[in-house]
Amino acid sequence: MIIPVKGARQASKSRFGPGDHRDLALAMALDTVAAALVVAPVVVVTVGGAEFQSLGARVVQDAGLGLNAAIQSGLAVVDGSTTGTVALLADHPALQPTELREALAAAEEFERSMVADSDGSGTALVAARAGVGHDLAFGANSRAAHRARGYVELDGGWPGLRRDIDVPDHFGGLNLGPRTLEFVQR
Ligand SMILES: Nc1nc2c(ncn2[C@@H]2O[C@H](COP(=O)(O)OP(=O)(O)OP(=O)(O)O)[C@@H](O)[C@H]2O)c(=O)[nH]1
Ligand SMILES: C=C(OP(=O)(O)O)C(=O)O
Repeated sequence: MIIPVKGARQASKSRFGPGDHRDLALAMALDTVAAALVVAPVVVVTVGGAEFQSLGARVVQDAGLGLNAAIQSGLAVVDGSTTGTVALLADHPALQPTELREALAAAEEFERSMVADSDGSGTALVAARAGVGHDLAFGANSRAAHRARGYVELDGGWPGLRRDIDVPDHFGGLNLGPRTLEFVQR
């Protein structure tokens, strides 16, 4: 599974308002990666990334060409010919291994599939079957863009998987990972 994480110098979370949100962005990414590692091997594409290596992820350096290019560079180091490939965004710190397992099992039915985010316009995860390539469109309105590119929507509940944290209000009612929870409780 490929998880792109903006490097510490780039991490913004600008929708949280003024201030430095880099530590929060890192806490959320570490929680997302830790939950994903329970289910499958993870390649993190970022700048630096020793923290992710310590968790057990493989790290690929981000060449600075944007989100979709970062995910592609992660896909380039995994063999997608015998097992399917998955890309998951890193701001999903309430992700539960059980829901990720369910989503990956559901994805096996389709050549390309996706999980929309809880706001309804974005994408939490895309998956492609073994031997099937991706046509990535993460960014504004990525849900519609991925659908147009043949990604079939998976319809499980999966609140932790779907919830990308863009603003502080998004933390409410979630079973957050420990690093993010510590942050929120400060
Ligand atoms: N490696 C890598 N990851 C990225 C890049 N852009 C976004 N991401 C990751 O993709 C996820 C979604 O990012 P966004 O919500 O678009 O950006 P953000 O900085 O987290 O938040 P905003 O400033 O509010 O847009 C986050 O986990 C980011 O770390 C990129 O260029 N490279
Ligand atoms: C980049 C995306 O996420 P966000 O909504 O967090 O910007 C996306 O959903 O494609």
